[in-house]
Amino acid sequence: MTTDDPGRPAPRTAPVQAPTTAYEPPAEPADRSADASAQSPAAPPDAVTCRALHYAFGETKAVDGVDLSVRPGEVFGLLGPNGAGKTTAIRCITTLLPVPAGMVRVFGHDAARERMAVRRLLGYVPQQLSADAGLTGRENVELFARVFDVSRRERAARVAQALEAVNLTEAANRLAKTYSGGMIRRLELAQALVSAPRLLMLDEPTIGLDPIARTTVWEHINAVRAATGMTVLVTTHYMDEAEQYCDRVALMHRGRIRALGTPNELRSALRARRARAALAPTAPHTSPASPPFPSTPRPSPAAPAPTPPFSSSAPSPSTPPSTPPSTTLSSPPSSDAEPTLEDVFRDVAGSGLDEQSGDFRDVRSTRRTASRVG
Ligand SMILES: Nc1ncnc2c1ncn2[C@@H]1O[C@H](COP(=O)(O)OP(=O)(O)OP(=O)(O)O)[C@@H](O)[C@H]1O
Repeated sequence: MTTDDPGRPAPRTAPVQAPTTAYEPPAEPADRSADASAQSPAAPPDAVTCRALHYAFGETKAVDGVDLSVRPGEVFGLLGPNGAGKTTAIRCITTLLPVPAGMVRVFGHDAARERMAVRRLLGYVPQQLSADAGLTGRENVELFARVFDVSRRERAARVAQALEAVNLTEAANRLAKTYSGGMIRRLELAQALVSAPRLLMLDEPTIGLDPIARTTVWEHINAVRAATGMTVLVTTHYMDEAEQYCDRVALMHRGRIRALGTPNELRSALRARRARAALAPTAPHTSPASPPFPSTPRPSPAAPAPTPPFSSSAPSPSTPPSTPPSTTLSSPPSSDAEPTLEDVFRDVAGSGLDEQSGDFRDVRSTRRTASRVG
C-alpha cells in the first residue's frame, strides 16, 4: 500500500498511469489491461481483473462478457442504468455469486479458487441495508470487525479508527435507528473499512442522499483512500459523481461494457466522433455518431435528492418513450456543445437506453434502496 498525506485531497489521477484509449464503439474496450495475460509477470497484479465475465439468472444474461481491469489505487466507476448488470458484476467480484475459475481475480487471487483470500482483501458496502438498526453505531462496526476476523488485540482501536474516519465518533453510542440516511451510509462505510481493505467496493453509495450528504460520503471515501492507497470500485447512477470522483469509468448497458476510459478521454472521443460525423456527407441518421435522443433533463433543484439521470428513463405506464428527433449526420444535435458523460453514454448505448433500461424489479430495487436511506 502507498501512503499519502491524509490531509491532502485524493488525486484525480490514478497512481498507476498507463496509456488508455477511450473506447469507440463497436470495438471491444481498448483498455491495455483488459487482457490480464498482457501484464508482465513482475508487474504488480491489478486490483480487479475480469475476463469474459458472465452471469445469468435463468434466461436473463445479467452480465454478458465483461472484460475490465481496475488498477491499484484508482477510483473506478461502473456506470449504467437500472438492470445494466452492475450489481451482478460487483457480486461476482466479491465472491457472493459463484463464477468459474479464471473469470475474476482480485490482486491476483482467483475468485473461484481462492475465495477466502479474495474476501480478506475486500470491504463491501451493498445496496441493501447492512447496518442493524437495533445496535449502536459502535456495536455495528464491532460486529463487522468480528466477522472479518480483526484480531481481538486490534479490534477496539480499529473500530475507533473506522468510526473516526467517517466522523461518527460522537454518535457512536446512539442506536443506528436514530441516524439520518447520510449517517447510515457513513456507518456502513465504517463497517466496510474496519478490516482495512485493499479494495473497497461500493454499490450505489450515495443513492437517495441529499447533495450535501453525498459530498460528505465522498469526502470520507477520498480521505481514507488518500491515507491508505486503497482501491475503490463503485457503482453509481450519478454521472456528475463519476465525473468528479472517478479516475476511470466503464459505461455498462445490458450486461456489457460499452465504453471505458477516463471521463476526459470518453468525452474527447465523442467530440472527435461528432466532428467526423459533421464532415461526413449528409445522410439520414442511422449510426450512433450523434446522440439519438435529447439529453435527459437535469433534476429539479426543488427535488429532495437529485434524480439519477438513468432512472428517469425507466419505463413508466404514463410516460410514452421519447420520440427521436429526425436528424442527419451533418447536423448532429448539440454537436458544438461540450459533451457530458451522459452524452457519451447515450451515444454508445443508442436508442435502447430510454425505452428498455431496467425492468420493474430493477426500478423497484433502486427505489427501495433510496427510500431506506432517505
Ligand atoms: N436475483 C435475481 N434473480 C433474477 N434476475 C435478477 C436477479 N438479480 C438481478 N437480476 C436481473 O439481472 C439483470 C441485471 O441486474 P443488476 O441488479 O445486476 O443491474 P444493476 O445495473 O445493478 O441495476 P440497478 O442499478 O437497478 O441496481 C436485470 O435484468 C435484473 O432484473
